[in-house]
Amino acid sequence: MATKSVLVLKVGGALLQCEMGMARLMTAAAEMIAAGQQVLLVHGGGCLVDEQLTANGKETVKLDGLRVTPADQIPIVVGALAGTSNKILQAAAAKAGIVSVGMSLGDGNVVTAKIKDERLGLVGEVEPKDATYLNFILNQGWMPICSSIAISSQGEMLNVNADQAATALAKLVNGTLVLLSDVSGVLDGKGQLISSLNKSEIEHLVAQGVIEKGMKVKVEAALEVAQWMGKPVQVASWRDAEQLKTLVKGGSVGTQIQP
Ligand SMILES: Nc1ncnc2c1ncn2[C@@H]1O[C@H](COP(=O)(O)OP(=O)(O)O)[C@@H](O)[C@H]1O
Ligand SMILES: CC(=O)N[C@@H](CCC(=O)OP(=O)(O)O)C(=O)O
Repeated sequence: MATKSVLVLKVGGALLQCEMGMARLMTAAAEMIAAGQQVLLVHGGGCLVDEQLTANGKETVKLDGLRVTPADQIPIVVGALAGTSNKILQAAAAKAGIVSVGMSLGDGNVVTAKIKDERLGLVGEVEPKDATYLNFILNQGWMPICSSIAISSQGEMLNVNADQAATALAKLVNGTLVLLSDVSGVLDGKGQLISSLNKSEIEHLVAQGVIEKGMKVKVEAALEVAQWMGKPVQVASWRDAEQLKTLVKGGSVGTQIQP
């Protein structure tokens, strides 16, 4: 059994298009697991969804950073996230010697899911439910790799933003959440990394339009978990080898979102 809390690492879709980035991340995860740290990987894949929608002649519409998901797009979205993206990451994990279990939010009773907002179509909102399945996997020294496809009690397949998926799972396992994106953290209006942000500073930067789109969703998800846990949540980059090394040592990287 690990002594430290579960590390919940969320990675954005751009990672899946970067062999080197995936190899570095999985090497870091393998080192942590070997040292007894339990790691749960949650992933997005927005750019793969975009590609697949375009290839199938479908339009991409986003509202406040969330993809409007009509029923006719669900097979493509589910295929790209729970299928291709999940298996690309499992393949990279295998190469680094990690035993992984590919899963989705719909597995093992981990969350409850419902439609978030009718205007978004089949987009889900999830709440933590039962940690038994995840803890079973983690206690074997295996790494769950979870996509953000959920299933409602009505039997609908729902598309959940992956930062919000990671939020629910971090709460479920009472873990330490790190949101890894393709940028080094939250950047100010001049493109400089902001080392720490609290609620009112976030609100100010959102109102100014400095934090927008996917980063707005991410920072709000981070703030929710920070407040829930009473400890900071980190927004950092999977691209940055130094940040990953610091993370392996248990240090702080990127932007600290304060409770
Ligand atoms: N203030 C900001 N700082 C950093 N990135 C920002 C900011 N505002 C908007 N963004 C955008 O948010 C993106 C990260 O969100 P998103 O694309 O959803 O990432 P991911 O796929 O990793 O979850 C950045 O690549 C950038 O284009
Ligand atoms: C509802 C919603 O927006 N779902 C996201 C799920 C994937 C995701 O969040 O991917 P990233 O982490 O790469 O952004 C989408 O369809 O793009």
